[in-house]
Amino acid sequence: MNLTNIVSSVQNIAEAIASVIKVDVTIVDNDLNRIAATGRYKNHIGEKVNRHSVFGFALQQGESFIIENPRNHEACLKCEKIKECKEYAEVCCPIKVNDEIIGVIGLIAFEEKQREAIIDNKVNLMEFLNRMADLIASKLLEKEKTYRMKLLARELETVLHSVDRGIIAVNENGLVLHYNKKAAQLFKMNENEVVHMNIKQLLEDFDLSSFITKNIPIKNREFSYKRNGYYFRGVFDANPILAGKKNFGFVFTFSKISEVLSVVNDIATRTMATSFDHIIGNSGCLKKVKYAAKRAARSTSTVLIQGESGTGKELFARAIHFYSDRAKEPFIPINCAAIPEQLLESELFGYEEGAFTGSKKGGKTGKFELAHKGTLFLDEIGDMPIHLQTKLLRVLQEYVIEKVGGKDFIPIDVRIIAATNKKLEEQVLEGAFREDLFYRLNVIPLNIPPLRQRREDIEVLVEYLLEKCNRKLGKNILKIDEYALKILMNYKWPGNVRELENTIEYAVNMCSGNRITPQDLPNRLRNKEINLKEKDFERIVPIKELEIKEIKKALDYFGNTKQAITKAAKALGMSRATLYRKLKDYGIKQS
Ligand SMILES: Nc1ncnc2c1ncn2[C@@H]1O[C@H](COP(=O)(O)OP(=O)(O)OP(=O)(O)O)[C@@H](O)[C@H]1O
Repeated sequence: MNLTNIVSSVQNIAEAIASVIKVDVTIVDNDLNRIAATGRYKNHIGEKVNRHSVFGFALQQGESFIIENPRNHEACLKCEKIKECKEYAEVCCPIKVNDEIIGVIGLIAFEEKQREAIIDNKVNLMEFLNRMADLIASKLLEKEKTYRMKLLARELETVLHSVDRGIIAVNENGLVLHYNKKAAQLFKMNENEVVHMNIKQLLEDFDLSSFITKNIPIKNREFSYKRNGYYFRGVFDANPILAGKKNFGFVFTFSKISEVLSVVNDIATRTMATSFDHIIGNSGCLKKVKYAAKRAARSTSTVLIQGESGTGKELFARAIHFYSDRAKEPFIPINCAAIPEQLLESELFGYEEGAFTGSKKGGKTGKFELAHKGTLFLDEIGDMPIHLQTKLLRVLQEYVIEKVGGKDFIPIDVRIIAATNKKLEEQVLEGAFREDLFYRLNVIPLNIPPLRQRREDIEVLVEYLLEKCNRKLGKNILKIDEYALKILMNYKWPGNVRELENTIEYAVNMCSGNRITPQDLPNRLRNKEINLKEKDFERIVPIKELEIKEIKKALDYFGNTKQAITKAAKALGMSRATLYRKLKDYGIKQS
């Protein structure tokens, strides 16, 4: 606290005192600078008073006192100017703010008459001076308070403008009180326009009056904004400005949906990014699909991934997205089979506020819009109802979407990857899937082979999944023993890699040592092996039965293509013609 901040007020007070008491007045600050003075010392304003003067003494004492006998009073004894001193009397009164001494008021008598006046009115004079000291202190406090208020306002203004969301505060009638630069940018307005606005002009569908009485905050409400050909979709929060129980308005914070999504996507991309290196397997057939998928990633054409459940269709879709130019944009998956038919349409296309009873206030953004500039993964496309297939076909042809209950077409730039574990061609023949849509989706077809047709991948997958499970469960299982691996190699894996993944997780949980043994595997796998062994040792098996078993095993292993028949025949040690004959004789059907 510094008296120099209120110099002119202090000088006014000094002159007022001098005119009432008729003696000279000097006021010093706590650094002994003469801040104000009247009479003989007026020309010395701004100079320093000596440290051992009565002012220095008063600053140390912190109490008021009167010197009736200058030069003999203890306050004068150390004064450097004691010899030149012409004073008849002196009164000192410290100025205090919250117990801190910030200066001293001094009255100086240069004549006997003035001295007598001081001594005669001692008590009243001290009272008067103390009040003057309080007056100076309160002036200083007031000045400090105003300064702090200004600083606070500047700080809040800086905070307001530094926030990366649009902020608008309105009164209880919706009139704009404050706003930040981001808000003006967001709504493409200049400052004059914003200050004269009512929130209704920005949020047409929002009824402020119904919220004013409720005093509850509003969270993540969607809205759309249109003005002079400028359009965006956004979300806002609104918090009531409460003083006691009364609501004086709301503070709105706005963001564009695209900005919110890009933040979410940034985080998701960092944690969920999938590369082709995450697709494990060295079999020729898997390598082939990986190669085709990498090429597909370089294009924006629609991809249709077919394969049994758990073969890694979604993994492939993610790898394609993150290998493409769209890697930094969102990857939005939606499972068409998991969402009830009535909801699927609004999940995909979104809806406008009031589109149907029970619809969310502010409407809803659909997956197509969320995936803008990125990739939309339509899983289980075979389960999409026919009327939505028609709508999807229109999107793929025109690249615009229409929200449920909406009036406008919203342009979208989305790459579609669809997947199914159903035989889509058969569905087309049965009339359950639109032929034209099938061809639109099937621009780049990818077929992921089931695990039983690429058993050579099992060993590397087990190693990879073991490591993954160790990390997940905080374990340190080093490997799988030879016999347990044999059991895994012989199993049919109807659930493909997902089933293998679950099996390894089960085994890691069961394993008490540092290697997985057959005992750690689920019963369904072990029983098969035991049954097999028992059968092998308990009875003599007819050659025909053995032949049928081995032929079926070979077909399962190599698949049912022409090449596979050649490979199976070679593995069985017979010609292709013999194999075909045996298939016919034993009535074995290729799957
Ligand atoms: N080649 C692979 N390498 C590593 N992990 C794989 C591989 N294939 C599949 N997985 C894993 O198996 C699990 C199932 O894969 P994903 O969900 O991609 O299969 P899907 O074919 O889409 O299944 P569904 O048809 O049931 O949706 C996932 O955890 C995935 O990471």
